[in-house]
Amino acid sequence: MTHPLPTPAHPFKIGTRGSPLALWQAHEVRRCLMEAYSLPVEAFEVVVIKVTGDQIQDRALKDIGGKGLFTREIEDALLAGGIDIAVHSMKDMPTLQPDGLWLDCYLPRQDVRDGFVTLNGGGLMDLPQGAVVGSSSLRRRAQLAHRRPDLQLVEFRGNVQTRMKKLHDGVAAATFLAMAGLNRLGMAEVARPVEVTEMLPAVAQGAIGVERRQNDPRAQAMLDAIHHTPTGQQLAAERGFLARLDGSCETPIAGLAVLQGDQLWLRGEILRPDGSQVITGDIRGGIADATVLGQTLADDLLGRAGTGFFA
Ligand SMILES: NCc1[nH]cc(CCC(=O)O)c1CC(=O)O
Repeated sequence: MTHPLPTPAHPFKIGTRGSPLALWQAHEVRRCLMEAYSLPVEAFEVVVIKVTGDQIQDRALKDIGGKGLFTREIEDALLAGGIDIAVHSMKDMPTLQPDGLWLDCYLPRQDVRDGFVTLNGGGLMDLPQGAVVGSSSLRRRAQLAHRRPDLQLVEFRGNVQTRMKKLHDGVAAATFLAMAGLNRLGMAEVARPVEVTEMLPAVAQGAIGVERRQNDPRAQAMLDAIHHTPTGQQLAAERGFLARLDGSCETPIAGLAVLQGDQLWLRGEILRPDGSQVITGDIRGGIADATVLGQTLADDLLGRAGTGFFA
């Protein structure tokens, strides 16, 4: 590396939200960097940034500012130089980053599946008629309404611990949590993994991304050493798909890319929020065209949906 490595006197500052999951992810990035550059833990400082979204638990995400809500304040700290890099769950990231920031470093992706969480360990089809399920995810709500229109949905926010408490308090009989997050927290046993053929996950689910300033060559060199190229290729396709849809409609979206040699297979899905209609499509192509593949699939779904779908 041609740039001076961080030292305990001049530590590399890793910015993150303060939830247990976010902290785990920041520590994982730190571990990868320590290993890549044989650095001691003291050469890093994990900087916790309070974000507004974490303080608001009682309203749906889409009503309080959407995806950017959890990331904007961290990105402001990055732009201001208070931190050197920012660690994110890629699922929560908008497809466009603010001017001056770059998001092109991903750790190896983990379990992409959703987990179905009940206190008795049952599956979705075991829920009694009319049972209450907690979820604030537009996608999961729509997918659930499609499969089980009889169920009642209630908003459910907060971190894993908060949501488990709500189940114990009887607020709902079941909820969904991403297996990746549960695995990271050592809590996978509370959930039954839902296969992706039954419930297509959110774009970028299970992937951790690291953002940096565009004009910071040292951060770039540090992150180049830990970037996982196959995950980057999968996410290019999925985020290409999402970018095209985000710009043109506000509807529940799911998407998953899988690598097969130098080929990418991408499945995408858009739903009406009440689950009354689902449009699914697949596309296959070379990894060099990942972003275009995603855009092409999005255009295909949009064309098949027609204007009535979004009414
Ligand atoms: N929207 C919150 C969020 N963002 C990322 C994860 C899980 C970890 C991941 O997908 O990488 C979660 C919680 C959940 O959906 O259960």
